[in-house]
Order: sequence, then structure tokens, then C-alpha cells
Amino acid sequence: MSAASPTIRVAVIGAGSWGTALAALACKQAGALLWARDPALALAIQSTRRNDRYLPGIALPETLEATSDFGHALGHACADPARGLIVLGVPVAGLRDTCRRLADALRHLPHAGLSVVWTCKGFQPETGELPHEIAQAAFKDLPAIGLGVLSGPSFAHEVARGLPVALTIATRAARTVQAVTAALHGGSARIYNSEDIIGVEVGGALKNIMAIACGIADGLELGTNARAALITRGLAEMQRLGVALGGQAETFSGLTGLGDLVLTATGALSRNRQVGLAIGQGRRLDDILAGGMTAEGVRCAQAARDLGRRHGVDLPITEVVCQVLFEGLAPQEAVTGLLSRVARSESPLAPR
Ligand SMILES: NC(=O)C1=CN([C@@H]2O[C@H](COP(=O)(O)OP(=O)(O)OC[C@H]3O[C@@H](n4cnc5c(N)ncnc54)[C@H](O)[C@@H]3O)[C@@H](O)[C@H]2O)C=CC1
Ligand SMILES: O=C(CO)COP(=O)(O)O
Repeated sequence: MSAASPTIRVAVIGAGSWGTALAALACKQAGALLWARDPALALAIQSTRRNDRYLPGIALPETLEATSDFGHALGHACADPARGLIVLGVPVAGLRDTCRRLADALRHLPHAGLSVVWTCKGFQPETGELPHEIAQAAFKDLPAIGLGVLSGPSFAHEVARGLPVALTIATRAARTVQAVTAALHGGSARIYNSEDIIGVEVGGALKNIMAIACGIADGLELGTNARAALITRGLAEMQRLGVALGGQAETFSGLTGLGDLVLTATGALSRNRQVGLAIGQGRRLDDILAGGMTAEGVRCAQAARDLGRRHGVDLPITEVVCQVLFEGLAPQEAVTGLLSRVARSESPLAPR
């Protein structure tokens, strides 16, 4: 597929760290407009080409445009909707409202052939819904719009600095693969595609919980053997739940499974790992999150545990992460509990 298409028109909704980084990536080969809900932030990005609130110290491309006018951002993508791409850079907590607002506005704009992709990683805490269930419900009467999830191992700070990255777009819509590839593939980014939306989303959600577990182990200074064991058995857990929910086992060996798990469980930039590290070092969860840090693994761990129970899937690491985060289990006791479980087959899909 051709790497660059100067006519792709990208609107990124949400000027947090990931939305801003993706807009910076897109504007190298597409027309990209970044929407911030805070007018002061939009103005600052537009005038300084920096987003010091979310990506301090990083110079953004001169061609990046920002606005706080929602209609203006959508109009940018819908001016030629068959070449339009809307990227949602909001967390799971904001996905339903954002999708509904978007769908309401798009009904009144030309949108045939438009693509909308979300980038959040997690489950909806109260319902256990995956992001695609939320998006599909919001766009159910707009079938001319292609929907997909963009995921993979990608720290926003590295992407915004132009460092190499590989991502996966999972969708059933060929035009959405084309739009995302035309907007992002080439230069520093490689875009792969997949049809396994469920597998991609479950990988993105569960790897955050595993990163918290690895952070806890590293905070307790349990060593690199323990970290390797947690990553490997964490991957088995991700695959078990993913397959039970309808995903494909092989997806978990890819970028959005193993790739993102390794990055997040070991990379110093991971906020989920940082939460785990701080817990392992004896800090309280409320204090760690007091600054408003986005750590999706904390927000969705209980929903993941509930889903596992509902589907009869054994999720021992998720279980102890919930107990440590929300039920006062001491991290050291959690480790003892994990180690004292009965011996079992290593196969990820073996029955309990
Ligand atoms: N930062 C990263 O390296 C990456 C993050 N992600 C995912 O992207 C999503 C967003 O994360 P970040 O950009 O890192 O978070 P962030 O905390 O840097 O920014 C969040 C953005 O969403 C907006 N927002 C928050 N709650 C909202 C709501 N209820 N309604 C509308 N907008 C809302 C905020 O104003 C802000 O612009 C998360 O699900 C995260 O897992 C995915 C890949 C990489
Ligand atoms: O999803 C991410 C990397 O792919 C970002 O991880 P954190 O949310 O833990 O920072």
C-alpha cells in the first residue's frame, strides 16, 4: 500500500499525550487538526507548537494545527469524507460521551466513507464493555462510517519525538485500513492490520494490569526471574480471557499482545508500571493517583476480574492485582499467594 497520501484529512479528538503524539505523527504526511476540549490548551498548542501539559519539552511539528472548536475539527475530516479519518485520543472513561457527541454531529455532515478509530485501552469499568461495543452502539445508525481500534506498543513521548513505532489497526472495514495506513504508515511508523478487534482490545486492556503486577514485583525487588514469569503467565492470562471473549489466540503473540505487554511491563515510561512500582515500594494508591495520572489498568482491573469470573476464566494475576489495589492485600502476601497456587499445565488454554 502506498505510504503517503497528502489528501488524507485527519482530526484527532483529545489533546492528551497520545492524541497529541498521533496528531504529530499524522501531520507529517496528512493534514492533521488536533481538538482539545480546553480552549487554553488548544491556543497554547497552536501558538507554541508544544503541549507542555501532556508532553513537556517536546517540540511538535510546525504543520500541526489545534482547535477547541469541535465542529471545526469534524468539518476538517468531513470536507472529503472518503479521505477523512477521525482518531479518538480519549481514555475509556470518555469514550461513550465522545462517540455519542461525534455521532450526533456527524449525522448532519457528509460522512460516507469516513473512518473513526479509537485508541483507548481498557474495559468500561461498570459494564465490562470493550471499547468497540461502546463505539458500535453509538454509531449503529451510521453504517457508512468505518470503525476500528488502533493499538500496539507505543509510548506517546517516543512517538512525539519521531522515534520508530509499529501499530496495528484492527477493523472489518478495508477503507479504514487504507485511511489509517495513508495517514500514519511511512517515515517512523509501520502500520499493520488485523480483523481481530476483540483480541486487539483485550490485549490492550489486560497488558496494563500485567504492567501493574510487574511494577509491584520490581518495587518489591523480586528480581528479573519473577518479572519474566509474570510477563509470560500474564500473556497466558490475556490469551485465555481474549479467546473466551471471542478473540483469536494468535493475536496475543503480536504487537497488541506480547509487544505491548513487554513494553508496558518493562518500560520506565509506563504509567501502569509506575503505579505498580510505587505500590511495591509501600505507597498508597490514592496518593499515587492524586495528580490525575491516566492509568487504565487501575480503572479496569475489577471489570477484567468480573469478566473472568462470568466466563469461567482463571485470571490469577488480575485477581491479586485487584486485591492489592482495592482490598488491602499486602504486595508481599500477594506474591506468596501466587507462588503457593497448585502446579498446573503451562498451556495458556489448559483447563484449571
Ligand atoms: N500515552 C500513551 O503512551 C498511550 C496511551 N494510550 C491510551 O490512550 C488513552 C488516552 O491516554 P493518554 O492520552 O495517555 O491520557 P492523557 O491523560 O495524557 O490524556 C487524556 C485526554 O483525554 C481527555 N479526557 C479525559 N477524560 C475525558 C472524558 N471523560 N471525556 C473527554 N475527554 C477526556 C483529557 O482532557 C486529555 O486530553 C488511554 O486509554 C491510554 O491507555 C494508548 C497508547 C499510548
Ligand atoms: O499503552 C501504552 C504503551 O503502549 C502506554 O502505557 P501506560 O498507559 O502504562 O503509560
